[in-house]
Parts: sequence; structure tokens; C-alpha cells
Amino acid sequence: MFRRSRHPSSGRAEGEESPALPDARLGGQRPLPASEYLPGDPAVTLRDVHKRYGRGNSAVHALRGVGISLPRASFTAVMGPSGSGKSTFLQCAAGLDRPTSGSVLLGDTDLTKLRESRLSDLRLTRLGFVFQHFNLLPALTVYQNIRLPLKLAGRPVDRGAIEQMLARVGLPDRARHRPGELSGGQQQRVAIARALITDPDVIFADEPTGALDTTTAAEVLTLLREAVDNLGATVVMVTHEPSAAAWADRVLFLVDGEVSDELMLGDPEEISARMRVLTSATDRPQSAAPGMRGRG
Ligand SMILES: Nc1ncnc2c1ncn2[C@@H]1O[C@H](COP(=O)(O)OP(=O)(O)OP(=O)(O)O)[C@@H](O)[C@H]1O
Repeated sequence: MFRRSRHPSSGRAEGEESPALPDARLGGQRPLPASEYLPGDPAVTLRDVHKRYGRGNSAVHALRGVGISLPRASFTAVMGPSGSGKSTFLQCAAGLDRPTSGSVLLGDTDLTKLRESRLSDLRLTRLGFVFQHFNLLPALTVYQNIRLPLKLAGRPVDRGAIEQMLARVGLPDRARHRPGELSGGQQQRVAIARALITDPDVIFADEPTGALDTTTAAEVLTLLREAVDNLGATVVMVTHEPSAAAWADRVLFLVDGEVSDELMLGDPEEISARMRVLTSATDRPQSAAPGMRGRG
């Protein structure tokens, strides 16, 4: 089982009370759900988002009126049975796909009103992505992979900042290596460094631990957790694994395209139990994610 390690006072002045982080299971109490800490300052807001694929009898309603607000500097996991709309949620929230109706706001910017060119600029400058299979460019070195989003966005490259980022993800001596020379966990750490280097408003992670063993997965989740706690990043992560979701502040459960439930600071057992209820209610088989079984 993964162990969550929190950093209660990080990102705040010394002695300042942290509103967000005391973990009930680590002996503290958390009086409010994350969604209520910064009610006026969400990083991402979905308002009555519908997504329909196809038309007529063959139409699939992948999202049915999702309305949710994700506070800045929070870590949200999205779970749900196979086909419940998790990927569609992530794609719409990240401006990679357009909802059929409803709106998606990144801060104050309504993504559904932007042209494609503005949207891709915004994805480069304000969003970070971490994928299950890392998606690093194999011909580039680790350093060049991390530098890439800055170059694509036409932003100045600060060599020191990239080296610092490499140290932050625990790979200070791997700058000249190619991804093929690294383990899966190391590649995912590079992908996280690449996602963080632009200081994005939100990092979207799609099954970031799906290809990793338990120990390596915990290292990667620690980095995402630290990005939230120490850098004030906002992370949204789709996962099938209760042990991974337990690193989040909040778990959203999707069923048939709707947010049917949520859990604050759930531990793997609670999250698994909630998933079992949802899965039996929808009477659908789980996706064959190995992490879903045997963990938590
Ligand atoms: N491009 C598409 N065209 C038609 N239907 C689609 C498309 N993409 C997704 N769907 C359908 O929308 C529904 C939600 O799919 P989605 O991939 O978002 O679910 P998911 O929860 O991520 O599933 P999984 O856990 O299996 O990856 C499913 O019924 C799926 O078949």
C-alpha cells in the first residue's frame, strides 16, 4: 500500500496556519473539504458539461451535466467504472476535447469559447500533462525533454531552473541521458518535471502510475503530492487504483457520465469500498487495471 506523506505548512509563511493539509489519519483534523477552502478561486470549473459522441440511436452520452469546481493547490483523483466518462472528463477539463454543451473555465477563461489556436497556446502555457506511458521524445535528452514546453511556448529557457527541477524530481545527474536509458519510474519523473517547468495552472495526469510497480508508483505520487503542497500546483488525476487515489485530497466518482459521489481524504480501503458499491450498482466489469486488485 502506498503511504501518503503530506507537508502541512509548505508554501506558506512560517507559523501561518495551513487551511488545507492536516491529515486526519496523521493525527490532525481537517475541518472543511478542499472545495470550500478557496470558494472564489477555483483553478478549473465545469458547469453543466455534457459530452455526446455520435447522434441518434447510436449516440453515447459520455458526460451528463457535470458541474464541479477544483480549487487551486488541490489534488483531485477521478475514479469510476470502465466507460463512466473519466477520460472524457479529463479531455474536456483540459481543453483537449470540446463539450457538446456547458462550459469549462480555467481560472476565468472559458475554454469552450476559444478558437483552436488559442486553446493550443493555452495548453502549452497554462497546462501540464502526465500520461501513463510518459510520452517523452526518445531522441531528445532528459534536459531537452524538460526544456521542450518552454521552447514551444517561445519562453526563455533558464538552465538553472531546469537543473533545479531535475534535482527536485531526484534526477540531478541524468540531464544528458535519453529516455530509453531510464527506468519507467525515472521516465515518469522526467514527465512530471516537464509538466511542472512552465509553472502551469493545472496538471492533468492520466493513469500516471498505471505502468509502474507499487514502489515506483509511490515515488511518482509523492512528487505530485509535493507539487501541490510545496509549489501550490493543482493536480487532476484519473486513476483506477484506490491506492493512488488515496494520495489526493478529494476523490470524485463518476458513474454513467455523472459525478455520483465524492470522498475527502479517503484511504485506499474506503475508496475501494466506494468503488465496489458503484461497480456493483452499475453492474459493469472493472477495466483490467492490475492495480485495482490486491492493493488497498
Ligand atoms: N470518440 C468516441 N466515440 C464514441 N464513443 C466514445 C468515444 N470516446 C469515448 N466514448 C464512449 O464514451 C463513454 C465514456 O468513455 P471514457 O473513455 O470517457 O470512459 P472511461 O471511464 O475513461 O473508461 P475506461 O476506464 O475504460 O478508460 C464510453 O461509453 C465510451 O465508449
